Amino acid sequence: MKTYVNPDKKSWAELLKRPLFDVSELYEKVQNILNEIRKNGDETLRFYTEKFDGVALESMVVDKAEMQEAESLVNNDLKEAIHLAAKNIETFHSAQKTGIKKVETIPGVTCWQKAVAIEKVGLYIPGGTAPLFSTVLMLAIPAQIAGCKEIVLCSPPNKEGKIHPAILYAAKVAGVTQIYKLGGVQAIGAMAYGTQSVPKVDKIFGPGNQYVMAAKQLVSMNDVSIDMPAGPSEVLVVADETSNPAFVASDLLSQAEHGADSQVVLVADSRETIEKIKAEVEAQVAVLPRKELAEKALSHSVLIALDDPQQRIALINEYAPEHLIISTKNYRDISEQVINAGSVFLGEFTPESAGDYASGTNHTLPTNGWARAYSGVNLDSFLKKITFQEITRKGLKKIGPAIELMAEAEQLEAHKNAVTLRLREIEKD
Ligand SMILES: NC(=O)c1ccc[n+]([C@@H]2O[C@H](COP(=O)([O-])OP(=O)(O)OC[C@H]3O[C@@H](n4cnc5c(N)ncnc54)[C@H](O)[C@@H]3O)[C@@H](O)[C@H]2O)c1
Ligand SMILES: N[C@H](CO)Cc1c[nH]c[nH+]1
Ligand SMILES: [Zn+2]
Repeated sequence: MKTYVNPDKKSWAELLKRPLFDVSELYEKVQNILNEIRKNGDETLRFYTEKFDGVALESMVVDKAEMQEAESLVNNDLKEAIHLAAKNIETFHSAQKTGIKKVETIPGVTCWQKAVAIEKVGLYIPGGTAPLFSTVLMLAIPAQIAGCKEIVLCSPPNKEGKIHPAILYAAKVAGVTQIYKLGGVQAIGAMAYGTQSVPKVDKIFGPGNQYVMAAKQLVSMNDVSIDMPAGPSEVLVVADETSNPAFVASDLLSQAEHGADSQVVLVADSRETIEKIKAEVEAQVAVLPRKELAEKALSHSVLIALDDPQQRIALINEYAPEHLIISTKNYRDISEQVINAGSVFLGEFTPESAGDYASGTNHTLPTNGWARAYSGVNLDSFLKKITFQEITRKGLKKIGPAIELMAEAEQLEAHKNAVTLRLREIEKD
């Protein structure tokens, strides 16, 4: 962790660079696997599942017996926690529903917009280093509220050919319709193209490692839509002399433990604040089970002290963090000036973990600065907005001449005719 005190604004972009990994061969490798899946379907899925996940699967479909077994393996306390989280996620996402509002733009011209669910969605749930069953809730619950008919889930199998029971239990709670034991490129390719066993979907959601992300980007060029460009987890915490150093350190580490490629940034009012928090980070990381991963993430993370409060806000907006925690006395004032962030956590009793699991907001968020242009997953991610319009004779009489003129100016005679023929008919009345 490097500390910088009042670094010049011109140097911020360099200091805040996200960790970069060599991906020169990644896309070619992933494209080759995708091509094979498109050509040979299930046979290729089986081959790569054996190669990368180390298991020869008889069937990649999770059946009823496996769902029942999973249910018996999840303890009651965890089930209750999953239900509490599910309820809050459902409450928050249901409130995002909007009704149909008919608008008469000019007398006789009525326009409206209707939200219609994407019929078939595919959810990828990472399973490599941690069984992220919370992500099942974050994706499947809004899909169900939206009314998606098919909610397909893929997650990598372990060496025994099983998916973690909590992932299966969360899938049941959240209304997933089909589950397949597929990880990485295999999962994304199967859902993008469809195979003998796996249905093709219209949109793929969910995080994953570099293979998953590359596969999502490649299939999104021609074959299927995707939620957003997403990458390794990140958090930016804003602290001052009133912040609790132990709380802030725990927040930084909660994202650092996700992976070596995670990035955590601390923006503080002074070097003294930074030193107190740094000491806490060092003490807390030493006893974490995922110490190694967290330490790797910390090695490319930065601690920045800025005297000027306006500069602190400018830095937040320049970095555009996936998660922003404002743990200062004036957190409300700062929050009003945030224009680039995925999800914001206010005050010292609002840890980022709350949004990861149970407060109700979605944890699938734009990383790598994409928060400048993208929202996190929400109800709208599972909907299309179809526009409708109905025009009366009186309405067409009003707007028809303008349409004719515009079509003529664009040299599109057939467009003009579609109006002219009708106006002639109206003139006969
Ligand atoms: N919910 C979130 O938003 C969230 C939370 C935490 C972590 N993440 C990210 O999710 C990712 C999880 O990664 P993970 O690896 O643990 O699980 P994963 O499920 O994303 O990837 C596992 C799969 O990777 C494939 N794979 C492994 N080695 C390969 C190789 N050499 N070539 C081709 N494919 C290979 C295998 O098919 C395997 O099934 C992390 O990168 C992390 O940053 C996201
Ligand atoms: N913080 C992650 C998104 O960046 C989501 C997550 C899942 N489980 C725990 N955390
Ligand atoms: Zn997390």
